[in-house]
This record gives sequence, C-alpha cells and structure tokens, in this order.
Amino acid sequence: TFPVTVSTTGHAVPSTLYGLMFEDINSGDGGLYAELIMNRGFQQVTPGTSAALQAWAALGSTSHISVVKSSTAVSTALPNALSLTVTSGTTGTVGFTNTGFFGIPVTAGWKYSGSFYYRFPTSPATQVSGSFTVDLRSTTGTVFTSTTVPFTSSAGWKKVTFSFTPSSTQTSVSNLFALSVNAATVSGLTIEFTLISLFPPTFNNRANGIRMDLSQALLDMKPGFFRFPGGNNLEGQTPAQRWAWELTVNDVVNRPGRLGDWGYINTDGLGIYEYLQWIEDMEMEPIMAVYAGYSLNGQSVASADMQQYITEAINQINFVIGSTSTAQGAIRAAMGHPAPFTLNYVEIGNEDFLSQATASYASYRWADLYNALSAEFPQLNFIATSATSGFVPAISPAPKFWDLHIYSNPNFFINGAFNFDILARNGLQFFQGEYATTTQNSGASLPYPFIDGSIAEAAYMTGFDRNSDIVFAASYAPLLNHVSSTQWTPNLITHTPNSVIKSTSYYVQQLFSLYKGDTYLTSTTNTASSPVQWSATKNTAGQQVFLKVINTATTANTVVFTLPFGTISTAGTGTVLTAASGTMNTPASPNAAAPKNFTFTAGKTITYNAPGLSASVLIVSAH
Ligand SMILES: [NH3+][C@H]1C[C@H](O)[C@@H](O)[C@@H]1CO
Repeated sequence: TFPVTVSTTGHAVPSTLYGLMFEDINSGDGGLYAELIMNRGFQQVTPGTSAALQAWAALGSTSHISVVKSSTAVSTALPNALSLTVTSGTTGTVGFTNTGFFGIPVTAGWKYSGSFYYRFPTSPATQVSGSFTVDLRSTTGTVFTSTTVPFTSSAGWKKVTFSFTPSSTQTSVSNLFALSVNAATVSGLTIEFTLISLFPPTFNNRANGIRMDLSQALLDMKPGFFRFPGGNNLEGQTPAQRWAWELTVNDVVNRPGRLGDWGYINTDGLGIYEYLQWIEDMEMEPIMAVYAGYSLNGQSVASADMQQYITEAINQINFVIGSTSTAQGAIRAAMGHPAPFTLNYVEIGNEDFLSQATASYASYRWADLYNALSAEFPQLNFIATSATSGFVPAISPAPKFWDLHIYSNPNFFINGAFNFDILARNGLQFFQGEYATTTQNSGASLPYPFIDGSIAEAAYMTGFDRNSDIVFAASYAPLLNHVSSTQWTPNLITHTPNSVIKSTSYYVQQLFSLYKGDTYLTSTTNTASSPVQWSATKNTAGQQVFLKVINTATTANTVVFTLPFGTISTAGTGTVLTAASGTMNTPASPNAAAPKNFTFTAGKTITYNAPGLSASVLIVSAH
C-alpha cells in the first residue's frame, strides 16, 4: 500500500503543458489535410513516367492519359498536367480515375466540393462544347454520386467547380473519383487537366481545410499547443529542399509542393496559413519552427550564408504576427486573417544535436538566428533544440527554452519518472517536444503503441506534472499514421480514409491533458523504483482535485490518499485505462483497450486499488 498525503501548496501548471507535435510524416496529405485526391497537381514529378501518374488510371481501354509538361502551364508552380488524348472515331466514354489516398470515403449527406482546371492545348477549328461527368464510384464501376460540368474548347485554362452529395454511405473505402466525357464530343482532340481536387466537409467548414474526424479526436484531448511543421520535415534533404513558408501560402495553384523528408511529395496544400487557422479553430497555440540552416544530408548552411535564412525566418514570423503593412502580414490578410495569429513560441531548428548539426548550431546557427529574431520580436520565446542530448544546453546565448527528444523502451520511462526533479531551477524551461515508447524492453519494434509502453509513458508524465514549474510543454511523437502509408511506428493515432484508431498512448495523453488542472499539489514524494507513481493537481475555478495513479506493475497496487481540504464531496468519479500486457489497439481491434469510467467513495481519505498496468484519474470536488 502506498500512503500519499496531498498538500494545499504547489505551483501553477502552464496551459501549454500537454499538446501535439505534428509534421507531414505518415500522413499530412492523406490525413490531417482533407484533400481526397492524391497527386492532384502532378507536383514534383517527371512527365511521361508511370510515377507521375501515381493514383491515376485511364477509364477503359480507349482512354489514353499521360502526364505532360504543359506547353502553357496553369501557373509557374504547377508546370505539369494530365493529358487525355481522344483518338478520332472513338465512341463511348473516355476519362480517368483517382484512387484517393489509398481509398476514398463515401458518406451519405456529405457535400463534396470539387474543382479542376482544364484546357484544350490545341483549340479546334470549330469550337466544341459539351460536359464532363464527375463522380464517386466503386472500383467495379457502381456510381454513388455524380454531376456534370459544362466545357467549351476555347483556348486557355479554365477553372471549374462542382459538388455532389451521396445518398448512401459505403462501408468500403475502395472507391474512385472519376472524370469522364462522351468521346464523340471531343473526337480527335486532346484535353489537359490539373489541380483536380475534391474535399469532404472540413473542420469548422474551412476551405482547403482539415479532416473532421481527426480534428475531433485531437480536440477531445484539449491539447494546449501544436508544434509544426517539423521535426525532420522542416529540414529538407538539402537547404534547397527545406520547408519554406513562402512556398506554402496563397492559392494552392501557386504552391509547387516539395519532396518531403519522409519519402513522398508534400503538396503543401496544408500550408502555414491552414496550420495557423486550424490551430486557432482548435483553441491551441502554435509552437512554430523556423529552418535553422541544417539539412538531413548533414549539410549546414555556411556562416557567411546565414542572412538569407535569418530574413526568411523574420518573414515567416511576420506572416504570423506582422502588421498588414508588412509584405508578409499583407499576404495573411489577403488570405483571410488580417488580425495577427496568436504566437508565443518559436523553435529554432530541429534536433540540432544530431551528427554534424551540433557544431554549426553551437558555433553560429543558434546565435545568428536567436540574436536576430529576439531583437526583432522581443516578445517571443525562442526554443533551442538540444545541441547536446543532455539536459544542459551547451550553446550561447544561453537559451531560456530547450527542446528534448527521447524515444526508448518501457524501462527507460518507468525509471525516468524523476529525471526532471533533480534539475536546477535556474530559469531554463524544458519542452519534451518528442517522446514515445518505440521498442519493447527486448528491443523488438512496435507497430502500434502497447499498454506496457503507454503506462510507462504515464509514469514518466507524472514527472511532467510534478515538474511543471520547469517543464512548460510535452508532446508524444509522431502523432498520426495512415494505415496504408507508414514511415514510422508507433504513432499516437492510426487512421484509414474513414476511421480513426486511438492507441493506448492516445488515452494516456488524453488523461493527462484533460486533468492537468491549473495547479500542481505537492504530495508525498516517491522514488523511481516504485511501481506506482501519482500526481495531484487541481482546477481552482472548478474546485476539483485530480488524483492520477499510474501502476506499472502487472499486479494491482493500493494507494491511500489523504486530502487536506475542508470540504470534500463524498462521491468521486474516475477513469481508468488498463489491459493485459501486450495489448494494442489496431485497425483489427480498435477497442482492445479503452478507458472505463467508475465512481468511488470520496472523503478526507480515499483508498484506490489500481489494477495492474493501469493509468487512472480520480476526480473529486474539494476546496
Ligand atoms: N526522428 C524523429 C525526430 C524528428 O524530429 C522527427 O521528425 C522524427 C519522428 O518523430
């Protein structure tokens, strides 16, 4: 039995203590970003190759399609187009289909909003007109919803929009988007298409927006912050391939996209504006990274060449908070958000403790950017990335905020619950920007989080609660993966085109985030070797006390809390996540482990029997 006396003293818990880390890994396109058409603009592909046609296929044997470099591009950002050539005399229907991002959800009642650009590269002597048909269909050709779009063959690119609403929901996501035309009406002609786009309804009904079900799953965690755009995906394989904010703004027809750092092309349809608007809609605050001159091929920008990147970072920040009299603030206003976005934290680089990054970060990259940015924006907090893997920054000027990353096994997290207790209170604030149990203690990899690792993470997180006077933010990473396109496991949330699988670690993150309170209450100290860790916080306004109990043993353990409050309700409610060792939530068993609510008798003394491998919160009204 573990006797725990809770005191009335403690310290404030920052609103940013628990949040989300995101980059386009495993699924920005095809995941958070709601665009349903894969390879919609043929960005960054080589015309004439089969790869250029990724996700596209001819409709029937008489349709001839290829990706071409358009003789007149729709924009400088999008030089390529899909070319449909209709041989003279062809009869019947011609056109092409798209598989979506490994599937397309067909949901009754959803108004799908689509658009595309088309042109006739060679305008015929006698103008022709007719209509394209666009539809959603099964892979076997059953049409679920469709509409038509008129066309004329006059010269030049034309943008058309359309919408349709299925009347029934398909359980299968093996569906196609199709664009077709009666061959006879365009016999002997070639038609080019690009930026072929289809959106479902989006979170907060934003154009070019974010997927609703994933937004809801994240909203249900009440996350305090959102770190973006990376992570590795900030850095590029080379400086020229870095994530550059300016290539991700304005209309998507002006966004070239880039080869992301996880092996696939990013459309950058989810650009800096869409990130910031969604972060605001989700009532989070951004922790925004700026490129700091190090790329993943090990190349650091030379000291003499840093000015370009300093200017780019200043411009990126002005896009977020600059007045509309700045060129960058004016772009933000023109996109629909004249007021500045909320911004308190800017991270300079990512993982600059890796290989060659350390030397250049410590000798000039950190100082160059920190000095320039803090002079330009004295109100902002600048976060350094760990230029050593320890807890003590080895860079100057001494950073006030410090991003640590740790991926390890359950034992590390169980034994690390007190890693922050021993750190000096010298003004340095820590951001545990990335952490996860990524292997079993045996070293075996994890396709999904498992209960043993999630409960280990929970033990470590009691350290974040207890040390939230120096830990201002913490986020599990990576956040998402598409079940059909995964570059890293495990991930907090796995999704298919139409379903969300919450991992055991999701529920641990949710429990700590929902019940972080605004004040940590000092309680009986514990040791790292204990199988049980606890944390007491309170919500002052709500007069609620949250008692978290983490039991990393496979057998039950009892905790006896003694509360210091004069008024305590006699009935408490609680939530517990527990499962047999090895349990994972997967697409095949999405609810193998789910939190269960319970009630308990509360009072000055509360006895709780924590199941083996469990994370619990006991909620009691008290003041
Ligand atoms: N290697 C991890 C560290 C880096 O910052 C992320 O992009 C990767 C996955 O979370």
